[in-house]
Formats: sequence, C-alpha cells, structure tokens
Amino acid sequence: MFDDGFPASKLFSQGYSYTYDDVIFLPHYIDFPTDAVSLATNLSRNVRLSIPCVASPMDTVSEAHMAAAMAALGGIAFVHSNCSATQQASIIRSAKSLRVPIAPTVGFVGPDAAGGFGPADGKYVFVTESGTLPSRMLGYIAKSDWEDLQDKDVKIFDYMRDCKTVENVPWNYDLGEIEAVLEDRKSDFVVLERDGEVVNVVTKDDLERLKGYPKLGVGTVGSDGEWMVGAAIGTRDSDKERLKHLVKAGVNVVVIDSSQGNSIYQIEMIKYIKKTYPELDVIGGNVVTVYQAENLIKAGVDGLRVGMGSGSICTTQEVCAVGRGQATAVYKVSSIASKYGVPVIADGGISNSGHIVKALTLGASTVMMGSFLAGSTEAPGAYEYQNCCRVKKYRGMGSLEAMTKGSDARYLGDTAKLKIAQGVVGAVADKGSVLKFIPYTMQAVKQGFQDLGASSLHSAHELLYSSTLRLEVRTGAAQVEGGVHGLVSYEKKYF
Ligand SMILES: NC(=O)C1=CN([C@@H]2O[C@H](COP(=O)(O)OP(=O)(O)OC[C@H]3O[C@@H](n4cnc5c(N)ncnc54)[C@H](O)[C@@H]3O)[C@@H](O)[C@H]2O)C=CC1
Ligand SMILES: O=c1[nH]c(=O)c2[nH+]cn([C@@H]3O[C@H](COP(=O)(O)O)[C@@H](O)[C@H]3O)c2[nH]1
Ligand SMILES: [K+]
Repeated sequence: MFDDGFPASKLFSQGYSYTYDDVIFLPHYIDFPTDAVSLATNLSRNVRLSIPCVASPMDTVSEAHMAAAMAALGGIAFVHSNCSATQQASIIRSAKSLRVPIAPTVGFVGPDAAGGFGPADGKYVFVTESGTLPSRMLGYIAKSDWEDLQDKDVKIFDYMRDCKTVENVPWNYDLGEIEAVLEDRKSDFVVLERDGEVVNVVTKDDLERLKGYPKLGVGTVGSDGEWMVGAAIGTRDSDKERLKHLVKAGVNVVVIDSSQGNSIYQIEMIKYIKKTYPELDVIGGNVVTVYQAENLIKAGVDGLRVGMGSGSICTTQEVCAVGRGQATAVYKVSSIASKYGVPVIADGGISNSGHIVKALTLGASTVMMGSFLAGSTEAPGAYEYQNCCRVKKYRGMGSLEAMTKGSDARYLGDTAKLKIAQGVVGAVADKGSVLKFIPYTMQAVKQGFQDLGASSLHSAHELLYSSTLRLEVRTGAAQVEGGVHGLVSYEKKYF
C-alpha cells in the first residue's frame, strides 16, 4: 500500500503546536449510513453520556437551565463556582427539578417590585417570595393587566392576580402530561411545583416551540432518576466545605477548575475527594502535557480536562507564555490517558462541528464548550443589542470583571496584592436554544465520522491508534481554500 498522509504519532512529533484549523483528516472508507454512527461516550470513568457535549463551568454559560437542557440532550453541564456554596448548591437543585428543560419565557419579580413588563417578560410576570426561581409563588399579572393599569408606579404585589386560580402540577410531569393539563383546563400556562416552591412555568407557546425542535434522545439521568449535574470547585481549603454543600444537593461529578492542574494543591484535593467521597467522579485539569496528565492520573482522577489558553476568551498564552495548540494538547494527553482508561475532555476552542470531529478523533471522549453555548436561550443573562445584533454577554472566569464578582480570592494569592487578568469580557450572537442547535451539530459530527469510516468514538480511537487515520497540516492557502472564498457575498446557514 502507498503511504499517504501522516499518522498522528508522526504529525504531532515535529516540534509544532497545532490547533484544530491547522490539521485536516484524509477521508477513509464508508460502509455504514450516517444514522449508524453512535456518539455515546464517557465523560469520566463512571459517567456515561449519549452525546459528547459538555458545558463549561463559567458564569455566563452554566447555571440551572443550561444544566437541565444539556442533560436532556444526553450531555452534561458543570455549574460554575463564581458564587457562594449555597448558591451553587441551589443551582444544582434547580437544574435537577427542571424535568422539562424549557427556559421560562415569562418574568419573575419579588413582592416589592414596582412597574410591569420588561422586554424579556413575555406574556406574564410572576411574583415569588425571592423574586426568582425556585421560590414560593405569591401571584402573577398578565400583560393586559399592566396595559390596563392607570397608575404605572403601583407595586405589582398590590394589583396581582391571586395564585389560587393557577394550575399547579408536580415538577416531574413530562411534556405529554403538561400538554394534557393545558388542554384539559383550557389554560395558557402551567406552574411546576416541587416541595411547595415553583420550579418552572411552561406556557402553551413554549410547548409548541419545543415540539418544533428535533426529538430529544436519551437524557443523562443519575441513579436517583434526576438529571445528572456536574459542578466546579477550586483547590482552597474552603472548597472542601463547598463540596459538602454540592454533594448534599446531589452533584454527580466534579471538575477541579484550574488553568494549570499539575499542582500540589490539586493533587491533595483529588486525594481528599477520592477518600471522602469514593463514589464521586473527579475530573482534574487543566493539563496539556503527558507529564501533567500522568501526575493527575496517579493522584486518582476519573477524567482529565485538556486545554490551556485555547479558549475564545483566554489570554493565558499572551500573559503567561504557557499553553499549547489544542490539537497537539488533545492528542498528546489522550495518548497517555487512554492507556489508563481515563477519558479526556477537550476544553476550549470549539467554534464549529468540524472542531468537534477533530477533538474526538484525536483522542478526546467529549468536548467542553463555552462560547459555542454562551449565546443560547439557556445561558444565564439577558439578551442585549450591539450594532443591531442580538447578543448575550460572555466572559472569561479569569477576566477582571468575573474575578471581582467572586473568584478573586484565587487570584490574589493570600498575600498578593496585584490582580492580573487572564481573560476578557465580550459578547456572542444569539444562537437560539441548545435544544435545537446541538442536535443539528451532532448530525454534522456524525457525517464527519462517516467520512472517516468511524461508526463510534471507540472506532475513531482505534483508527487513530492503529495509524489507519491519516492527516496533514494545512498551509495558510489550504485553509483559505477550505473555507468559503472568492464570492462577492454569501450567507452561511448550517440548518
Ligand atoms: N483553560 C484555560 O486555559 C484557563 C482557564 N482559566 C479559568 O479561570 C479560572 C481561574 O483559573 P486559575 O487562575 O488557574 O485558578 P486557580 O484557583 O487554580 O489558581 C489561582 C491561583 O491560586 C493559587 N492556589 C490555588 N490553590 C491554592 C492553595 N490551596 N493555596 C495557595 N495557593 C493556591 C494557584 O497556584 C494560582 O496562583 C478557572 O475557571 C479556569 O478554568 C483561566 C486561565 C486559563
Ligand atoms: O485563559 C482563560 N481565561 C479565562 O478567563 C477563562 N475562562 C474560561 N476559560 C477557559 O476557556 C474555556 C472555554 O473556551 P471557549 O469559549 O473557546 O469554548 C473554558 O472551559 C475554560 O477552560 C478561560 N481561559
Ligand atoms: K485564546
């Protein structure tokens, strides 16, 4: 057989740091249809997913709605730790209570709120004790109540409708049951309740929208029958106390969130967690080298998170001069981790389905995404307008703004006085619901796998390690050629 292309072992040992766009796979042989491709995988030794998608532990990405939606899709999210331990635990509980993973399209206010409807409030505003969810419900107003109101300064509490007339149903009703209730009671919305608190409000319009999305596959459900939810923790002593709250809230897996995971602090934390909570999977990181990975594997991690400076909001490589091109990092770490049966998460730098195919084929078991998910309906925060473009805020957890909010104890070593940012604050375009664009993205990934002749992640990894998979580095001109070029105008529409 003629030698054509390079095996990964040869391509990644030439002294260059490559990223996804630098490399291209040579197609192989197709003997199965796209629908025969399975993307089921392991997040960590004991957590199984039906799709290889993971949401980053960032405060503009992963809170309750993202966690419920990702689990409903068969992936998982890690709830960020840029808040108090009790708040983080409460986000985990909320996520587990969102059996129907719809982000509410109505507004919520506290009993002291004046005024009526904001741009994001939809058709109703609900008054709850805390002004948010989950909380005890006090009443609600419809948009027409507000429009008919003479004195617009009056408190909502003083003219709201009584909640006794509201349709409450148990939190674990499924879509069919909710639809039946709406039909039966001729109601425009139902309130889902758990332990006396409202956990979500689903309107008829929400239900119709959800029915238009691709059908959900196998969700990520734990042994308690609830969504699996991950969470981030740090390596300070206080994180041991934080973890206690998270475990009580039912967290299913934790990631130790650090840019440079190969430290005495992390190794001690891994050992502590494995000893204290032997049933809990622990993901270590971040790492980009074989040496770093081996140290964390020896300490007992159940998964590794790979990527340093590759994230869209990251400035670590500029500020600290350390890191690695993400394709090289994923290949190198996966090569060693696979020998120990430790799954790898390729973290950061994913901006299209091709990057996902590349990360998985180079040895990763899942991809972790920040910017890819940040502009979605399920991401925390409200939409804003920038130059007529609907956007949501997206920021690095090492940006000055995020550090000032919560994580600055980590940045100011206990005695240090100077704060250095390793990330930026920005915005990403509205992408709609993850419940819609993730299934389409997975279909594109399956097509990539089919072209490679890989019917599963396992078979992709076999092609990789047997050197059957061949790849090449793309020159600058080849990268231009691989993109859209030479057109006066065009619109990029994927589905
Ligand atoms: N993936 C990436 O490339 C990067 C990610 N980030 C994100 O930013 C956030 C913060 O990351 P890091 O700055 O790496 O957080 P970190 O908590 O690992 O480190 C912050 C500082 O605290 C020190 N430290 C940690 N535990 C300690 C202990 N027990 N005693 C004394 N000192 C201790 C560390 O050595 C470091 O100097 C994370 O969310 C991370 O994911 C930040 C930079 C790069
Ligand atoms: O250098 C950094 N400074 C930061 O402030 C920061 N915040 C997050 N991260 C990392 O970026 C990943 C998300 O990257 P993407 O937006 O490319 O998916 C995340 O999953 C993190 O690994 C940071 N890196
Ligand atoms: K970067």
